[in-house]
Amino acid sequence: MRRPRLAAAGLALAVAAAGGLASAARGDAPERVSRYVTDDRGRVLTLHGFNTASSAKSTPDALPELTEADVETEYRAMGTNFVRFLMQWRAVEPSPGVYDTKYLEKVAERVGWYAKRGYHVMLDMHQDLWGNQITPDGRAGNGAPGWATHLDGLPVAGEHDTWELYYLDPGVMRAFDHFWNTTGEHPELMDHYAGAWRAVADHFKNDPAIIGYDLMNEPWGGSVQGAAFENGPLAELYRRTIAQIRSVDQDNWIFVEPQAVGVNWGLPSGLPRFDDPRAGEPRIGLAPHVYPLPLDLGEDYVGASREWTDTTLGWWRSNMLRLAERQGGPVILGEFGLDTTRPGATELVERMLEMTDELGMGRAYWSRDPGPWGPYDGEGRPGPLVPVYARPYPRAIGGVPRQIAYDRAAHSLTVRFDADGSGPTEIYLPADEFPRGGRVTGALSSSWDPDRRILTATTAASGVQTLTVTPS
Ligand SMILES: CN(C)c1ccc(C(=O)NC[C@H]2N[C@H](CO)[C@@H](O)[C@@H]2O)cc1
Repeated sequence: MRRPRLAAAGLALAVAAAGGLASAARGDAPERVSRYVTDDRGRVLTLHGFNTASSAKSTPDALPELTEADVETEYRAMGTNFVRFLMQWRAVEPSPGVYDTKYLEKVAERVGWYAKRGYHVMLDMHQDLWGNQITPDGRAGNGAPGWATHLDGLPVAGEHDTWELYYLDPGVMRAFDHFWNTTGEHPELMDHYAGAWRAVADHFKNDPAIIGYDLMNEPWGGSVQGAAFENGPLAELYRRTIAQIRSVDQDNWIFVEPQAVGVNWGLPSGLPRFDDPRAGEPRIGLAPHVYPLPLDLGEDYVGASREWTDTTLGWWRSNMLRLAERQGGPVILGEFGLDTTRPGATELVERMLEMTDELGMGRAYWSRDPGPWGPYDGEGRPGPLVPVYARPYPRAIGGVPRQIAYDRAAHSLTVRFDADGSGPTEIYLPADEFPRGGRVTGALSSSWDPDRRILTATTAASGVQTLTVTPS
């Protein structure tokens, strides 16, 4: 649904321009990330997948409307290997200090559907607008349980033209101000949230499909915003939650998100660096989102708004690389997406896939749900996203990547890396462009699995290796 033009659009763009110019002027950012999520052999993973699924926000059981057949369909059509799996605090901790093991077991069952197909799973404790009890009909927000929702009788609109305006309603602001202890009246809530994550981590710590935990979706500071929020209550929540998770799970990655407002558009984040109390290398990563403001305000990725969008993507790239350098961890682009039926939409998706390949970032498209944003419509028919997302990529790389580049016109994928002996490199090749698999140069040997559509290339165990894959 196209968003109505907001009168504040000009102000928002002015803010973005000012912020973006400031961030662009802040000196050079690194060219790509310096750390990666690896598999159990130590190979670097390229994480390519979807958010599954927005439906979990509103289902009574807080589980996505998803079948194992849906996972099979997704793999067969696009060869994805990653999922940002939405969970809800309301289901994890239905009453204070009581954790619903049956819910976690149902989540684990779905994780198993992905695990059978070689997927890697990041669990997302998802919220939007705090929780479903901000309105009597339960249809606006999602995430937080009712017992943690304190509106103090302040008003929340029955509905808004654009959903994000609920964040500014007095009742929603108050609920967040209580959570962040800005009011000083509910110091217990952040500890409950951290405790819920401990219960999740304790349940999944030995599940080999889980690669990590995304601590909070698109944090909103209520009446505390910007660097004061990110360095203040948000950092405090993350520190408490990291400590709780590490008390039961020493090994899974923990991902933190900057605040959504402004940063989703490409503006800089003030999020500080987080220490990891685990023994050995720290495993704290970033999971930012990107939603270019021109597109968020209803423009299409064409003409002047395409140029504006590309400019803001340049800001996002520099700012997120700086944040990753500060944190010293990997980056998974946790969300990006748009109405794929709009002019220029599939080119934007292609641009995001090229950029995350170039920067060494994972990516999860928003979202797997049926509809114009997703890969399939309400009747399960594939839309324009499927052929774009069915993209050749190195699922696992036998060394530290230096370049991942797909030239769609030439049907040629280049993967250059510093080999480290961690194992062969596995490359997914989609059927449309590689009907009979691929031919690879730069490998000592290779094999083709037509069922999983994976080309496995063995190289020397050290030195810079360059694999070039073209259709057989
Ligand atoms: C004012 N605030 C706090 C705000 C505004 C806008 C978004 C947003 O568009 N987010 C992009 C997408 N992410 C969520 C799911 O995480 C989707 O519902 C949004 O489309 C978020 C927060």
